[in-house]
Amino acid sequence: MALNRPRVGVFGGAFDPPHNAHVALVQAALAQLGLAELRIFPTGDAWHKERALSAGEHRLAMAQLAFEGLPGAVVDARELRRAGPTYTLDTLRELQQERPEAERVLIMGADQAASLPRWHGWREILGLAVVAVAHRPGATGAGPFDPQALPRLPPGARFETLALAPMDTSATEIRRRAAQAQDLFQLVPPAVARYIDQHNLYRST
Ligand SMILES: Nc1ncnc2c1ncn2[C@@H]1O[C@H](COP(=O)(O)OP(=O)(O)OP(=O)(O)O)[C@@H](O)[C@H]1O
Ligand SMILES: O=C(O)c1ccc[n+]([C@@H]2O[C@H](COP(=O)([O-])O)[C@@H](O)[C@H]2O)c1
Repeated sequence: MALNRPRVGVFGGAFDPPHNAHVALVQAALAQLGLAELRIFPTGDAWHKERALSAGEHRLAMAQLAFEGLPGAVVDARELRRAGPTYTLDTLRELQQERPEAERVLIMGADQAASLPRWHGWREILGLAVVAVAHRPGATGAGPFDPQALPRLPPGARFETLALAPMDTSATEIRRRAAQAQDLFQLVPPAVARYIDQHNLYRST
């Protein structure tokens, strides 16, 4: 029965570095989506990003510092260990095999939701997970994300809205500030700011 299926949240990102909007998004998901657990996946080989990411060990360590204090949130390193380009479809298939009784809820900001048709196997992804979308300023113009605007949306695709106060924080801006030796404490959790400092990350953009 679909109604009683436990829900597992799936939230992936480069987390280069994880920042306060990511934490707010995870808190909102835990509060609103009725999840049994929320698994957080630092991306391995981000085939879709032009820029090379920082070393996986740093992004994993920062994700653990950012999220692991939140009850129900678990950082899962499998995408970092997997060879080849990171495809969310592979992760969802693995999770389905591991917990066939559960419903997967794929959580993302509106910028990623609008680019879903460029994801590997996106129509299959929509058969394996409900997609919960949080507003991200600037991502979809003035209005909220509208799934009906996606071309060739498969029948049966399910979307939910995740209420999140608008935050214009981005990892790009944080890397830029770090390169200029500016303070990061308003933008990332304190432990992440200390980690960036101790490991001399983002000294150049
Ligand atoms: N300010 C934000 N509001 C809502 N969602 C966000 C925000 N920042 C990031 N996200 C979401 O978090 C997920 C992971 O994002 P990611 O790690 O790439 O951070 P980013 O800030 O977008 O990074 P970059 O600036 O390097 O592209 C994506 O689903 C993205 O949409
Ligand atoms: O599977 C894909 O083809 C795919 C394409 C674009 C993004 N994603 C995933 O979406 C998540 C957020 O991506 P990003 O670029 O905002 O860090 C992250 O887990 C990526 O691996 C996945």
